[in-house]
Amino acid sequence: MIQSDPTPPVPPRDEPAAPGERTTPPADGLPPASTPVLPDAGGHPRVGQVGLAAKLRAVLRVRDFRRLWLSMSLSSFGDWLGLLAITATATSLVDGFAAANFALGGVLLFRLLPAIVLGPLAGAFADRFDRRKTMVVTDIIRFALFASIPIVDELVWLFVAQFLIEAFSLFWIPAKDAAVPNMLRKDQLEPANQLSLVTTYGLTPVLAAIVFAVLNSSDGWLQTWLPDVDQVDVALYLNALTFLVAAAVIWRLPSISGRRASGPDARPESFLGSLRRGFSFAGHTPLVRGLVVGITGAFAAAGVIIATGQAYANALGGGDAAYGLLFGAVFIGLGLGIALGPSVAHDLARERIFGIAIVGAGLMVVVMSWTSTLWVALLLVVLMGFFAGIAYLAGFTLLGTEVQDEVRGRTFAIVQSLVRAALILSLAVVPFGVGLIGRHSIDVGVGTLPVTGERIMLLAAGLLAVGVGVLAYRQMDDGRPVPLLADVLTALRRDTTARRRLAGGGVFIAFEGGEGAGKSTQVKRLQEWLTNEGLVARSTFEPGATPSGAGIRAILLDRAHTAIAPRSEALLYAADRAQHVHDVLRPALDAGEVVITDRFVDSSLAYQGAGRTIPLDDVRMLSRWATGGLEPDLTVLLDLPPETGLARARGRSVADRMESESLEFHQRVRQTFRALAESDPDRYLVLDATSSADELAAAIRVRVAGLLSGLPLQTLPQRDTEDTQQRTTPVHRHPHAQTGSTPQLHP
Ligand SMILES: Nc1ncnc2c1ncn2[C@@H]1O[C@H](COP(=O)(O)OP(=O)(O)O)[C@@H](O)[C@H]1O
Ligand SMILES: Cc1cn([C@H]2C[C@H](O)[C@@H](COP(=O)(O)OP(=O)(O)O)O2)c(=O)[nH]c1=O
Repeated sequence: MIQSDPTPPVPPRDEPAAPGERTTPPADGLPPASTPVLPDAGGHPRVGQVGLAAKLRAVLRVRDFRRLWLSMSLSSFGDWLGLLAITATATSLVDGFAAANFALGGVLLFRLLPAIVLGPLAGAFADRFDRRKTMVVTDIIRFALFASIPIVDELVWLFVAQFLIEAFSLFWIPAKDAAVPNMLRKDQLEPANQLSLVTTYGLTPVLAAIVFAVLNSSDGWLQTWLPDVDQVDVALYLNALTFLVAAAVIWRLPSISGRRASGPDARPESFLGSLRRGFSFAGHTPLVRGLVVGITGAFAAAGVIIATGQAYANALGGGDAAYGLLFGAVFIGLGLGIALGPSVAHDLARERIFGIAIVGAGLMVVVMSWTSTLWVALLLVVLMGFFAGIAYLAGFTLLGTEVQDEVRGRTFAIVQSLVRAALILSLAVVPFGVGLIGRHSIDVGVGTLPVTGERIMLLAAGLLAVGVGVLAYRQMDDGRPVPLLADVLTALRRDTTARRRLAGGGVFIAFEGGEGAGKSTQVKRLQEWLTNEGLVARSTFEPGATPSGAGIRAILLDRAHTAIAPRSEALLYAADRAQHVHDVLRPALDAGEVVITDRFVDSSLAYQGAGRTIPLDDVRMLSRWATGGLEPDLTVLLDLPPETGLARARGRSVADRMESESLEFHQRVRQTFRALAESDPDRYLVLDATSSADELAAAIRVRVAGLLSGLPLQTLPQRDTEDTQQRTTPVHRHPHAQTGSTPQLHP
């Protein structure tokens, strides 16, 4: 995590909600239900499925982000339409092929140039002034500038307007980029970025191209409707209008300003000072330094690929058609990487993915540079795009999640300046390189190897990407103890147990089920068996396993407390759990023990979620926060009709506050436990708890033996310690214990 030294911590992300609208980010994946989660009509559980679509829906349910995204999409559409129209205008304002090309190059150059000088200034601006006002003002100015182009109708003004538009965009972009992370939860930033990138580079350019084509079809509706108006002008006016609409939308989104809305900045820092501090932050924070190096290097390589594309397509013998195909393949790859990357990478650290993906993209380019078959080249280009998409998304998301609000605008701005500088530089230098090297071929015995300028340049670009990828990886990965290959493989296999083991951790088993299902009985038997088998095993329970938790338990189960509100009940269970994780579970797991708990998060989902009908989203979010994301490696669900369980429990003691709930309440609880288990069958062992205690214990032993086999857990040296009193011993390495391979278990 990045601490930008002199600045205070970031305030909570949640902005105040407008009445009647949901602005608090919902937990991803779960239904927005105020109803309990039960299997749907087809018997399929609706819980636990955290697909991309569900994540995107959850992100779009955040009202402010949704509005910002809509206005961004509109501006992006306008921008692409404007780019098409402006290039058309530029080429139509001059005569002759060379002049047209010059005009085109001029337009593009003028779009990239301002960033290099103005970018960092704009970032400091975004961090210093009210972001919402910055965005509204720049949108209105851009509206006026775009509208002025067809009115003035001069090539020189076109260039000047372009330059100015780009300059003002530079103030808008970091303000927007820096504002988005404040609207969403940290874990929602990745899907939000996926959405924005796909919209900006996938949907709106296509839409703009279609609209532009329709506007330009000479016998189209426009001709009959407005015979005197030039179509290109219409595109420019439309574009201008999108900025006006965006300004109006953003004006109504106070959460963009965040705490800056509270008036002029009280910080004594000068503008220059804040600029300097932005650079120093980027230069001295390893993670940001890694990101900056990686992104800049990758874009320099991208510039080389763009500059050599045409020549490379010719070398493949395909000409313009091949160029078109290669171009399309890049976008297909990028789209796939952005859409699928996160689900492929799963819980692999984004800091690691970033460097690895750049290296992957670089390797593809290296191979590509020596390919002479078109379809192989196409495949490699798709793969390159795929890796690049993953890297872009990871990098962008890390900038949002790991950089504090105070310096985020400047950091985004520095990156965008460097990216543009890198692009311009490689676009300018590469053609010379290609010309200097010329075209040769080397005889290598079995055949001739083409050594041409564009191939050498591509090779250099690939090597550059590999180099910056490695460099970025090294910068960002300091101190991670887990070996890379094992990290990647277990992440791809979704193997959480192996992942915890890699980090030197133990195994975590939870027992769940209704009242009187036999949890305590089975927890005790399992712990005794594991201890007899020579492992350090600890049993524990919720609620009330810690000293402060015992107080919470007393409040929760006392029948005299009839007026505990559902939300307060949920918070009390979460508070007990947070203490339990902190005092007992984490330390024991870190010490390599097998930890068995009687009840965990699922109990809250079932009792507070379905039982009390608090939205499951909320309960899950609360639990995730309380546990810091700790999940059992195995959950044993002892499933029993509530009538039976309650009767057993009554035989044991007087009914407590929860046990005294209605039968219907307990039936909802049971259904939810079952739905949770069905949604993730690999992680659950569901047993019919009407079986005898012996049968249940045997089934549990078989499953646990399979789970533990081969893991390096804490073991007892001999059977000297029949220590089944683990529940009360403090967590530390067992005095005689050693970490070794789990002995052969005898279930
Ligand atoms: N498989 C079983 N069949 C019948 N009774 C059982 C079984 N397992 C436990 N019991 C009894 O049921 C009661 C509740 O068991 P317990 O383990 O305390 O359940 P829980 O912890 O789930 O509330 C106890 O009296 C226990 O002896
Ligand atoms: C852990 C947990 C327990 N509970 C309830 C379930 C139980 O009725 C009660 C106490 O749990 P517990 O002591 O396990 O009771 P029993 O062993 O008799 O089942 O707390 C929740 O409602 N939410 C939770 O998150």
